[in-house]
Formats: sequence, structure tokens, C-alpha cells
Amino acid sequence: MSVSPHTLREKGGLVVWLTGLSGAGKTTIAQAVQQSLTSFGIPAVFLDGDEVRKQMHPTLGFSKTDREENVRRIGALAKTRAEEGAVVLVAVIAPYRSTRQEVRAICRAYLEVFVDAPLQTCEERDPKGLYRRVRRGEITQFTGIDAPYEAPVEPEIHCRTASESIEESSQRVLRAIAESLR
Ligand SMILES: Nc1ncnc2c1ncn2[C@@H]1O[C@H](COP(=O)(O)OS(=O)(=O)O)[C@@H](OP(=O)(O)O)[C@H]1O
Ligand SMILES: Nc1ncnc2c1ncn2[C@@H]1O[C@H](COP(=O)(O)OP(=O)(O)O)[C@@H](O)[C@H]1O
Repeated sequence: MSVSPHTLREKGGLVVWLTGLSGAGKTTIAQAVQQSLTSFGIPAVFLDGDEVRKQMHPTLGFSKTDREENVRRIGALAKTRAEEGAVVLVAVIAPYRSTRQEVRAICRAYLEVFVDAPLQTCEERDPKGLYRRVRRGEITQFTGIDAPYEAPVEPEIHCRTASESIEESSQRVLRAIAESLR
């Protein structure tokens, strides 16, 4: 894959939004894709929901209103970073279809990746131990348990991470990015 930073800037960059339940594999795939893009010399920025929340707006919680605000703010940041001439990989749950649609509408180029794994798989993986805490009653309003997740209807890329490898999922995303930047 080859695309110059200048061309990327002229195109207005690209926002790649990975949406899915906690533990579905958003971060893992985004990091693998970022590494590959970087190895091809393509500027790639990774925005991780958890990190951005902590650094930029730690007061936002997980109510519907706060999640919508979180997603809008990260969407605006992703748009800006993309227009500087980068592929911006966003690993944020973004559980509401309408807010994802709002972000898509402000970006010049946008790909939605549905990182899809059954809740049971996510819970078995439990990479951060959050599901265990949810089951103990220590966390409420948790996506997929007692807060909604509206699955994408027509995502550009659909990764079924319970049945495909990290490599397969990342390659699928990379191919779509290459296609979009052509
Ligand atoms: N109640 C609740 N529901 C879902 N997730 C929770 C919650 N509390 C904390 N976390 C951790 O925060 C990460 C999700 O933040 P996001 O900014 O991606 O979520 S959202 O788009 O605003 O819904 C999410 O990160 P990922 O596991 O990477 O998805 C969790 O680690
Ligand atoms: N095909 C796959 N794609 C992504 N992650 C996978 C896949 N198969 C297994 N996993 C594992 O699932 C876990 C996903 O965790 P993480 O990427 O932090 O999820 P999220 O960011 O969606 O919360 C990791 O431990 C990862 O190794």
C-alpha cells in the first residue's frame, strides 16, 4: 500500500471507526492496523476510547447523554486529525446508531468497522476484568448488559472476531482502507 501524506491531506484523510462491545477486539485490531500502516509509511493515528476519555473529558460518564457527547467530541477530534493528513483509527464503542451517523456525516471519508463478537465471548475474554465487576454489581450501565448497543446495519467492514483471527480481521480492514485511499 502506498499513499503520500500530501495525497492523504488532499483527500481530507480517513476516519476508520471501530465499534463493538467491550472485549470484542476494537483496540487489538486498531493497533494491528496502525502498525501495518506505519510500516507502509502512512501516517496513522490511534484514538482509544478509554484513553481519550481519561485525558480529554474525565467527567463524562456512561449515561446516554454522556456517551453521545463523548462520541461527538471524539468524532470532531478524529475529523481534525484526519484532515491534517492521516488515517485515524478510532476504537470507541459508540453504541448509538444516530450518533455514529452524525460523525460519519461530518467526516470527508469514513469507514465503519463492526467488531462483532457475541456478548458471551466478550465476557469470557474479559480483557480488563470489567465483566466480572459488572456481575459483582460494581459497574452499572454496562454496554450489552444493562445499557444498549445498536449494531451497525450496513458497516463497510464486518469482523466476526469469535470465528476469525486477529490477522484476518486486520487484513480485512487494511484492504478496505487501501480501496478507500485509491
Ligand atoms: N459502563 C460501561 N460501559 C461500557 N464500557 C465501560 C463502562 N465503564 C467503563 N467502561 C470502559 O470504557 C470503555 C468504553 O468507553 P467508550 O468511550 O468507548 O464508550 S462510549 O462510546 O462512550 O459508549 C470500555 O473500553 P473497551 O473495553 O475498550 O470497549 C471500557 O473499558
Ligand atoms: N479476531 C480477533 N480480533 C480481535 N481480538 C481478538 C480476536 N480474537 C481474539 N481476540 C482477543 O480478544 C481480546 C479483545 O480485547 P480488546 O481489543 O481490548 O477489545 P475492545 O477494545 O473491543 O474492548 C484481546 O485479548 C484479543 O487478543
